[in-house]
Amino acid sequence: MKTDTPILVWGAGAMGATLAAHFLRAGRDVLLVDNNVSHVAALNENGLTLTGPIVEGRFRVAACTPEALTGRYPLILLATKALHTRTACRMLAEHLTGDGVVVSVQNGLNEAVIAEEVGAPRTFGCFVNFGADLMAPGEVMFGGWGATVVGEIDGHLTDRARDIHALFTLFNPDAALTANIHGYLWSKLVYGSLLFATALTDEGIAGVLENDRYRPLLVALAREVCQVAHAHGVTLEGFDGFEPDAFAPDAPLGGAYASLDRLAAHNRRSAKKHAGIWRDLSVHKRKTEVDEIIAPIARIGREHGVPTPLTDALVRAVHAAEGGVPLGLELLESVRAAMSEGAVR
Ligand SMILES: NC(=O)C1=CN([C@@H]2O[C@H](COP(=O)(O)OP(=O)(O)OC[C@H]3O[C@@H](n4cnc5c(N)ncnc54)[C@H](OP(=O)(O)O)[C@@H]3O)[C@@H](O)[C@H]2O)C=CC1
Ligand SMILES: CC(C)(CO)C(=O)C(=O)O
Repeated sequence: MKTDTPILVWGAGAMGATLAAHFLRAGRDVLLVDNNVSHVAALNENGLTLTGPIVEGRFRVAACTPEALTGRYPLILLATKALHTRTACRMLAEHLTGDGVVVSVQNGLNEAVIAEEVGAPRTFGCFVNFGADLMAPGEVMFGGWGATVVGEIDGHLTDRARDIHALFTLFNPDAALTANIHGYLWSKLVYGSLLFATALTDEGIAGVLENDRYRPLLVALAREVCQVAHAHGVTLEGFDGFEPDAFAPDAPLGGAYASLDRLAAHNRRSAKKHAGIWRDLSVHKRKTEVDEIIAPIARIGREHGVPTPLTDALVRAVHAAEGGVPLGLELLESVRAAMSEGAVR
């Protein structure tokens, strides 16, 4: 892949726009595609404004809606929410070259859906843990760094993987290339289950991770998701304070709490204080990605005979919040109630 290969960013929200700004700054040719008409208009009229502690600036960008897009592109970064992955893939397929590739810059197991839509050879994996929020049309707050890892979904270290890795180092010089992208994506599911739990309250990510009353629940939830991952044959990977071994069923509780401390410290360093899920529930009052990110953990658990009572309770609580039940510790308490006596020692 040449360095003048144009990059199509499909979904120009928090993640897509943050990456686009860095690629533009590095001199790359980027086109943003988004179905939010007012956001597209603002991007074209005023440029992309990045705020926050890391980059303050305005970037001249070209943006369009999917309907206005013409042409075919060899590299598409897909950065919609997971609940829009399939729809977006059906829209972008006609714009992807035959030997092109879609890189999922998302949370969840989107690669399976993308592969169904555009074929496994045109699907590439990516794990992102930096924090950003779309604040207003044309304006994104880039709140904090986080691990960035890319890799082929079959684990091969191809020339294409090296090229995409080189591209991502333009955003984060510490971006890594892995032969185990599924390990990272599943580790984000474990951490993601904790993020969904924090989003049931208004306390912020770090506040909940540090809350002694809820730590036993968070550890039990993380252990549950880790068990599903192991049963599914996934080797989990550590990142940004998340240590998979600390959440093994018989690992000492102290190690799990130390990992929660590191995750909380990581989030305290970021200007993004709440998970994207919290913004969906509290700010946008819209459906979250729970059915695409958390519910599949329980389904895969059932396939392997691993019970997931806490994951199930988490899905129910998020559905309740989506249905209008106010956020608060009472909602998190409903998940805690699903813990069995002595679940975490
Ligand atoms: N924000 C963060 O800090 C992090 C997010 N993630 C993950 O990254 C992914 C993207 O999240 P984020 O950037 O926050 O989401 P945003 O909502 O900020 O951005 C997604 C954008 O995609 C647009 N969109 C939706 N459907 C389509 C479509 N079919 N075609 C084109 N554009 C579409 C949305 O428009 P509209 O709103 O009108 O639907 C929105 O502007 C998610 O999976 C998230 O979990 C991962 C790590 C951190
Ligand atoms: C909190 C964050 C940025 C991960 O650190 C995230 O993944 C989200 O908001 O969904």
